[in-house]
Amino acid sequence: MSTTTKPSYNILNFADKDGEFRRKPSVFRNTISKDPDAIFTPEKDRYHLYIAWGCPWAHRTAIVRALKGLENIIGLSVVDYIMGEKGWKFSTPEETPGCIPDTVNNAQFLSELYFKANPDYDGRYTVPVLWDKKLQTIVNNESSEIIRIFNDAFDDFVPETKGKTFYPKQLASEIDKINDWIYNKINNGVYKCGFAETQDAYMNHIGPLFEALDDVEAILSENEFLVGNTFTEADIRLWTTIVRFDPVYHTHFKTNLKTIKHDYPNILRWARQIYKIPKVADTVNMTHIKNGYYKGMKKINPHGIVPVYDGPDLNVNL
Ligand SMILES: N[C@@H](CCC(=O)N[C@@H](CS)C(=O)NCC(=O)O)C(=O)O
Repeated sequence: MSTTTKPSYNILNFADKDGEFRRKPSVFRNTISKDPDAIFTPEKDRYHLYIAWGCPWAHRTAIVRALKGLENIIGLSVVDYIMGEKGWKFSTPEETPGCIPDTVNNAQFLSELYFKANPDYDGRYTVPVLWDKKLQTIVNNESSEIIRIFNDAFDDFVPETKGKTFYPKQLASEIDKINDWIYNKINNGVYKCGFAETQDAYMNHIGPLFEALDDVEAILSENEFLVGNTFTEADIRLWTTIVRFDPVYHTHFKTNLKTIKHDYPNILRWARQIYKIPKVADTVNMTHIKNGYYKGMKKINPHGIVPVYDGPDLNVNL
């Protein structure tokens, strides 16, 4: 069935005809709530998260799952770091250390989940995916929404983290505001540079990217964290991009005007501080990150050679 179904687009192509990369909106956008008429309600062991360690969007969900102590509430599968012609594929940890096969759907490829959820699906087969084992469908495949779900939906099952929030009400509008420009210019900005297929498309986004990084540097020179001197989802969302910046984006995506290590001391301090938060370091798999980009994106790096540098050491005492 699903593994032989072909999408209407070339899976390994990212840019549009004009050379610009435009990310398609995620399709599955449900939430999980205690509302009496909600379809998806909070339950222990009902939901399963599919990620790639290399993916910055999926990485956000892995961090919030860990920080909210949801490891025994929501299961985890990790795809292989190489995304091939059939999309993300599952491997055993013996084949590729760090992978966790799909014991829920026994899928070989992530695409199978998308077709199970919707046989007519013709979008991209992206991670992360939050799967409902009960209704056999995808709840949500948008990282920014999955982290909001994890932030409070399962609080009744984990008393130790109940009420711990990365989206405090009093900071919500400020968080939304900063997320918006950081997403457009930095999180997605690196992809707009890296997936560009014309010089113009690349030039359109490289300036705004570094202006935004300069703005972040200025904020962090006066504040411990991005918003309200509190560790929030805005930090988590930016952090997964920063961790990849020097070892991957600077080289692979040609975002090489500056580096975090040499040009952004406050971003580096902040990145190290977050790395030190218990459980965060366990979510960083630099082998998957580097291989995923350098070996997985042959269009950009045809020989699949992986540069040696792992980025600045984040594991330092501050
Ligand atoms: N908007 C999505 C983006 C997720 C996304 O693009 N994931 C990439 C990996 S970094 C992916 O799975 N790409 C596969 C594809 O586009 O075919 C989110 O934030 O959850």
